[in-house]
Amino acid sequence: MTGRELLTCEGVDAGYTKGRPVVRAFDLRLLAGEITVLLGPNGAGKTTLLSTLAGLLPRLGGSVTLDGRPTHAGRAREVARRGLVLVPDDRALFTQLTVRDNLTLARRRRGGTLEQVLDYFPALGKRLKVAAGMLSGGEQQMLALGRAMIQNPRVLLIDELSMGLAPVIVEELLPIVRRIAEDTGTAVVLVEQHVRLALELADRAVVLVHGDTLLSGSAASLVADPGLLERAYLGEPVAETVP
Ligand SMILES: Nc1ncnc2c1ncn2[C@@H]1O[C@H](COP(=O)(O)OP(=O)(O)OP(=O)(O)O)[C@@H](O)[C@H]1O
Repeated sequence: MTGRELLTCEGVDAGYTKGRPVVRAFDLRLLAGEITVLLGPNGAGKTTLLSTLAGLLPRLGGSVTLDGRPTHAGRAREVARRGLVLVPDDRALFTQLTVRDNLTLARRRRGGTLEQVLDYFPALGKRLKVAAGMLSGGEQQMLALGRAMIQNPRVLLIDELSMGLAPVIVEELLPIVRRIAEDTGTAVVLVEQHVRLALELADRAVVLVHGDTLLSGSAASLVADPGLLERAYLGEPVAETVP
């Protein structure tokens, strides 16, 4: 289910103060069913960028098009209604509510079903009556992803899926993200610190350093030339676009 361009960013500036963008001139073209991993050192601007795309921060410049139609800056509800869903790094669960309630509250008209979510995350099936705050870190991340899934996203932005999780759990969760993208045609932007795992999973990669895109290209070319990624992380000059 790939092909259609679902998210286009052109010259996006993101940040907290007008005239002082933290991320500058960000470009992205994201196709249905495709996963782009957004890499970069701490403080590069990855969370700021995702929050801006989700409309939680006012965009400071540039344009964002969602499934062919422009989005208005800073309109989180409108963007969510049109199918762009953010899984934030703190997961933002209702910790006092049960797993079932977290999922059903997120569900919207023409959204997914509980059964569809449990098909991807069967472990949640045994925990439906448990308060979200009592789940393990891995289960909480499954719930956060499940809550995004039940909204039937066209574009899914996942910030630091692996935050606080053991690598073995991350290795379990990442292939599920791939399956979701392939089965449903959802386009995914994934911020991930486990660079190797993320590159193995993703189709494309973008490296942000101090708010500038230093490198973008196919994940396969970055896997094939690890030195390229290292030089970009260190802020050394590299060809900005690789095949
Ligand atoms: N609420 C805020 N107000 C002002 N500046 C902020 C705010 N949040 C983050 N910043 C600044 O924006 C820059 C980018 O931060 P951001 O959290 O987007 O980076 P990141 O790439 O997601 O980092 P990490 O990998 O550590 O999560 C940093 O210089 C940070 O200090």
